[in-house]
Amino acid sequence: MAHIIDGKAVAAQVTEKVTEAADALRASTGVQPGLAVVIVGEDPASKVYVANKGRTARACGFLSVEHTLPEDTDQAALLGLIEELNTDPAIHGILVQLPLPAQIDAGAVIQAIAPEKDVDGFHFINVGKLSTGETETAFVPCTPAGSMVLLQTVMERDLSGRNAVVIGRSNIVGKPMFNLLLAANATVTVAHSRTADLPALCRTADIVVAAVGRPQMVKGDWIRPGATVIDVGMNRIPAPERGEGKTRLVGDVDFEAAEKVAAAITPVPGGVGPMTIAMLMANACVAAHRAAGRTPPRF
Ligand SMILES: NC(=O)C1=CN([C@@H]2O[C@H](COP(=O)(O)OP(=O)(O)OC[C@H]3O[C@@H](n4cnc5c(N)ncnc54)[C@H](OP(=O)(O)O)[C@@H]3O)[C@@H](O)[C@H]2O)C=CC1
Ligand SMILES: Nc1nc(=O)c2c([nH]1)NC[C@@H]1CN(c3ccc(C(=O)N[C@@H](CCC(=O)O)C(=O)O)cc3)C=[N+]21
Repeated sequence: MAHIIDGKAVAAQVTEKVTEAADALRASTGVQPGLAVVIVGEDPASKVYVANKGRTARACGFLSVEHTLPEDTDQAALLGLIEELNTDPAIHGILVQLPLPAQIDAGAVIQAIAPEKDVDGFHFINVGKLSTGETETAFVPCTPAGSMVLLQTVMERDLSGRNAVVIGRSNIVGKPMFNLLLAANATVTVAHSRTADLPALCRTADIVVAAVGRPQMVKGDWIRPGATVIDVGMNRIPAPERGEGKTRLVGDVDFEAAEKVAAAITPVPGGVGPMTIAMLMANACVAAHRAAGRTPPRF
């Protein structure tokens, strides 16, 4: 039976530290960290995440601003809002909820965010800093950053020489996760939809990070006994046992089976999801420190 990594508890520790740092910053400089979240359209799942982010930001003592734009918003209008937020001295972090509707060029929108306010860590400047090892000044994407913190709760800082397999190569999760594991001296393989014999590859891994977007795809017999499993997946599947039309949230890993084999595993919900929000708060707090000319704390 694996140790179940409690993402909610670790996230609460991070947000507590962020709250203290935000209080101290405000007391010494008058600067209150400000986070703006922009959402285009009415996707209900996105709205839940955005509401969670707003609630946590307020609990940390931040100014939290939400901009909900209509589904048919055009590129120019969104870029206009970003320009306003870029120059607004009360805002230190900007997050544009992805995915964006098809009429909008998401890449152009991300590159329009001022790198020093890019708390998602998606701007080329921050991507480049992470991949070249400038981690002191980079904003690291929140989901991989949170996944690393969870890994370190069970493997301490001893990832050195371990074999890690990251399933998924997105710019948001898979690639930054690769960079973070590599920087921690793991030997990292990134798998994707064209990978040959993924089950066999996974069995070589001391650490499996699943970021695929396919419910319960990673089976128990893909996991090497004693491995650590980080399940990034967030999939809503029908749950008729909970009543007609009900759904439940599952990861990319068959938790029931993997939990019998792994040494440690993150649950869904209650694993990587809460950590993503906590790391967003940490990044926004760091951005506010820099804007106020103060050395940011480490979270
Ligand atoms: N916890 C959190 O806070 C967050 C959770 N998520 C969740 O993480 C998951 C991944 O998100 P994201 O990275 O944005 O997703 P993407 O859809 O951008 O990327 C998915 C990746 O998985 C690969 N893939 C798809 N099918 C297979 C397969 N059968 N075998 C092997 N690899 C496969 C794709 O390969 P290819 O490149 O070849 O197409 C791609 O690289 C989703 O469930 C998402 O909801 C995402 C962000 C935050
Ligand atoms: N620019 C941008 N940045 C993101 O970081 C970003 C994004 N766009 N688009 C969508 C994905 C997804 N994401 C999640 C954050 C928190 C939970 C979360 O808190 N999950 C809870 C449960 C939520 C529930 O019950 O629905 C948990 O796992 O315990 C989930 C998913 C951030 N994303």
